[in-house]
Amino acid sequence: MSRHDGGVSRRAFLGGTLGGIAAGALVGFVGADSAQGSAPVAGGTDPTLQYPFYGQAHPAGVATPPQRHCLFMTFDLTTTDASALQSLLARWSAAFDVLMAGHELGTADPDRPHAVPTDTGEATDLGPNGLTLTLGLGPGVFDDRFGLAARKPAKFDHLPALPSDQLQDALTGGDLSIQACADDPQVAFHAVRDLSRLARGVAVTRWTVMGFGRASAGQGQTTPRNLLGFKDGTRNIRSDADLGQFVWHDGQDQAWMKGGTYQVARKIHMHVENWDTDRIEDQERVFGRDKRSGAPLTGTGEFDTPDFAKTDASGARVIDPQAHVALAAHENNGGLKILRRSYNFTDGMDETGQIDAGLLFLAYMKDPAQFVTLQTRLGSSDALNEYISHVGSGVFAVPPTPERGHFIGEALFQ
Ligand SMILES: C=CC1=C(C)c2cc3[nH]c(cc4nc(cc5[nH]c(cc1n2)c(C)c5CCC(=O)O)C(CCC(=O)O)=C4C)c(C)c3C=C
Ligand SMILES: [Fe+2]
Repeated sequence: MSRHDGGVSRRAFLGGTLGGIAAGALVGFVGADSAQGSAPVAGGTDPTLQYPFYGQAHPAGVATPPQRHCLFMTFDLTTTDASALQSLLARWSAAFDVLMAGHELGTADPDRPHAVPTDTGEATDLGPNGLTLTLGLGPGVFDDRFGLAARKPAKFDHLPALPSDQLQDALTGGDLSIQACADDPQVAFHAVRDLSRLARGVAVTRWTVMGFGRASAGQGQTTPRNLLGFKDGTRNIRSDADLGQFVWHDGQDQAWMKGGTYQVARKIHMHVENWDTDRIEDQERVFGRDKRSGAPLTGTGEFDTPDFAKTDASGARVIDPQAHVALAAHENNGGLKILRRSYNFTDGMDETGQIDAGLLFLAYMKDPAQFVTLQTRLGSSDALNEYISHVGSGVFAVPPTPERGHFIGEALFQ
């Protein structure tokens, strides 16, 4: 018996049929013209802000101005069946399109009283809120389980052990990652929750971080602050030229990655109680920047270019050579840049009663070696190391966005 009249259910398209069919069948639901909101920039308060999924030059959630919240989740595949992986990627692709448009996945309120809702319902009526969904494939996808070893990009592998690493196994690795960012945390949560439901029997959650308060800036955005109180993202990549040079994969070596990128995720714990007892002069030395204005210690304005050679009356460098920005700056790393897209996080209190909080460091680059080079340097000598511990880690290949009717990573299986 029907409890409603009219209305079209999207459930049938997401119910677990072969994913390729599911992806194609969704055409027409969201509409090919699910246009990108123009005026508002993510990180604002417009619930109708919507980004398109299909047919974009690059995956959403990378150069997209960072939204206010981010739920990052990694998964381990429990199947060794390549067609089951293919089907999951197809189901997720179709679902990405529906969720980013702000729709339910199927229905939260089925017509038939004995039917189980296909959407969990907590984002109904909230709007898309600038939701972007970004899928990553871990190096394990290219091991001997799925017959994809020949498709593994030469530059792509598990990250090596890096200086100062304190990684926990339970917070490290993963075959797949989903980065769900939105200006409403409930929209991001809902997306990951319902995507996890679609993965049942194929993949299980490995580690997850709920990020709040963006700690990076994109085009058109003011610079936010991290949980140590400093402006974070001042010298982030913003221009299309830098994105082309440092972030987007050119398809050489593996054509299926053209237009995609690599994602590095680090869960970085901050020892905030120690930091909070440090005097301001030292806090500013650690970063090489003024806490209130964000200006480099050699300048007066936030966007002034740091002068790493400048010395004071005693001959000492004004910006400590071991300051975070001195070690990370492109001027001191052969021109190397990465796109940072980090978020603050808290897990409440730890077992000793201290605040458990830090930075969900997310970064994008065309070669994971860019991160390895920077973190090798930072992990060895960064003055910030006294106040942080890298406890979680993952590296993922982010394939380009498919055209409508296709799914993420489809080229891998051809
Ligand atoms: C390996 C790369 C990086 C890690 C890991 C990292 C951790 C980390 N960073 C901050 C806070 C700030 N970082 C800032 C600048 C900055 N950081 C990196 C790289 C990593 N940071 C780069 C490449 C840069 C740009 C350097 C430059 O060109 O000057 C800043 C300054 C403001 C800014 O430009 O964004 C802050 C503040 C924390 C707290 C942290 C780990 C918890
Ligand atoms: Fe940094």
